[in-house]
Amino acid sequence: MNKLRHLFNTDIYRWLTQCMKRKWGALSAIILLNVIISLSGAALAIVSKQVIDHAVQSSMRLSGVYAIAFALILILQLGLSSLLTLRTVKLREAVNNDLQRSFMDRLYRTEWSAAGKYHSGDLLTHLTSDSANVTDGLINTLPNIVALIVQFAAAFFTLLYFDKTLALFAFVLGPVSVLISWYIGSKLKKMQHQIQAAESRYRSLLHECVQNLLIVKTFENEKNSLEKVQSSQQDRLFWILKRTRFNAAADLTMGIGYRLGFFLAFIWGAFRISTGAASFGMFTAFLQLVGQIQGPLEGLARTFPILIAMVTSAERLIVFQKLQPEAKKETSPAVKESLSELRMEHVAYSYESNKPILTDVSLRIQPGELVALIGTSGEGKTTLLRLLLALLEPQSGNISIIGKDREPVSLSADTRSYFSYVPQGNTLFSGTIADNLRIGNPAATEEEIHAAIETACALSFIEKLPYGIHTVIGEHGSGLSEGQAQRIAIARALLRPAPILLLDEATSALDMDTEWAVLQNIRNSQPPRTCIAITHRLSVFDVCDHIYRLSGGVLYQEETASPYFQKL
Ligand SMILES: Nc1ncnc2c1ncn2[C@@H]1O[C@H](COP(=O)(O)OP(=O)(O)OP(=O)(O)O)[C@@H](O)[C@H]1O
Repeated sequence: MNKLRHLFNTDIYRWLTQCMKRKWGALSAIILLNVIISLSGAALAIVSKQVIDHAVQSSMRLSGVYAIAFALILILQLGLSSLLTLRTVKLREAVNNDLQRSFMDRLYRTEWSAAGKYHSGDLLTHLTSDSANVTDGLINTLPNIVALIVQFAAAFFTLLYFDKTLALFAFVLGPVSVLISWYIGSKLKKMQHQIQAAESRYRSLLHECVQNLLIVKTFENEKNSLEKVQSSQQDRLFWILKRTRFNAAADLTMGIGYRLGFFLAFIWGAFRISTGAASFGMFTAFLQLVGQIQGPLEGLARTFPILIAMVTSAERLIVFQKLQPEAKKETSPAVKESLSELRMEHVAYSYESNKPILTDVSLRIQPGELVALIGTSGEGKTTLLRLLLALLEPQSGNISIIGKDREPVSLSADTRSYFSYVPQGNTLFSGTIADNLRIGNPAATEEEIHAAIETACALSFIEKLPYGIHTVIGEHGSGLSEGQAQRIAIARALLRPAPILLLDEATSALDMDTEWAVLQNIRNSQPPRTCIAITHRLSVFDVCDHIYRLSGGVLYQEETASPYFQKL
């Protein structure tokens, strides 16, 4: 019962119906084409009987007319099959693209911490393999099932007209086949979940190996890495072979049954000819019809694994869709123009319940201030920026932006528009430097781009590049030095029309003079920007208005004359 409820999980069918929204017309056309092609099979059997029977009776003219009809049906079948292929590919791509776009949209709208629990390889498996399984099930298999049922019914009724005994035999064969297929399907479903999980593990590993190519090579870790790939391949292969063996055994059992059925029908037909109860034409038609009854039954059994893969993948995609979306609160756009303070009050946050990271963080920053945030590694500086960006939500305390009207606005995904962020590490996309800069502001003018790269001290090296800002850079800014990539990332953030700039060790690869110059430029930029810069460098402190040190989950304001700095 539980199994049945699982296979008939209404959530899945509601979700699948949603996937086909506004595409039912196209799917119906495909089903109709499939049905016509199926019916033409029965028509072909009837016409072939007439061709042979009239030929045996030497009535060549009539036999010729039926032969032409026979040829026309064949041509029609060919034409409709081509049309069907075209329509199917078009609809399959449309559904797959919609599924992938909606997955990406969901990924962007899901809470960052929830989506972050998925490995990027697993997310890619959801995007590619799971989407493809769902699309295949919907576009190829559903019309196929309708067509097979129609083909079975048409062949059955034609056979009933020609030979009641055999039709009855086929009638019994149908439900028996469906029951066997159902049993096979319920077993397959469990295996399919394991296969998709193994597929995800495998893709995640490949993804990491490719991404960390440099580490693998420089640590001479190729052998170890290949062994890991091989072990993951074996894990995946184990499940694939298990499913294949099961399918092959099921195919073999059903195949033997069907072939035995065909053989018996053949003998029965021959016997009917010998007793004069059937003509040669009828014998030919009869054999075709037996094939057309068995074909759909075998076909239905084969579509079961595809349907199971569709349901399994749909379940995986639904689990992802049920992740907590980000809470969006409407804020008044006027606040953005009239920012008067950024305030954190007794903020506490921990990723895991027994491991507090921030325990009591309070901070007030006025517009235009440049604030340095320091602290030993792992204290929670990046976590603090993530809280400001509302990627994480404080477990207690409050973070707000205060407008000129003194009305505080609590942080949410909506207030992210107040911030511009330069994260740690290389976060450039492949494409031109200009493409990367325009991520900060797609509508930025040439003058604005020029001003941003000048502020980020990137003008001098960009001017020396063969195509300036139109120079193409590779993945993660390959082709640029780390310090150059950092300056482009800063310029990208400066282009974003947001009043608060968050720099997470964004100048760590720059020499001291350039770092100092970049921060000084930011400080002098117009309109003035509020800036929080995480840094480990003493040299930049004299550019900053305030220095805050994070220690033991608490934020302390520091003076450069304090004992902390004397020790450095
Ligand atoms: N996604 C996460 N899940 C669980 N723990 C995390 C996560 N991200 C960070 N942490 C933990 O939170 C603590 C603070 O990390 P965070 O990156 O904020 O430190 P940090 O001060 O910026 O360090 P660094 O100076 O090295 O960049 C660390 O102990 C880290 O292990």
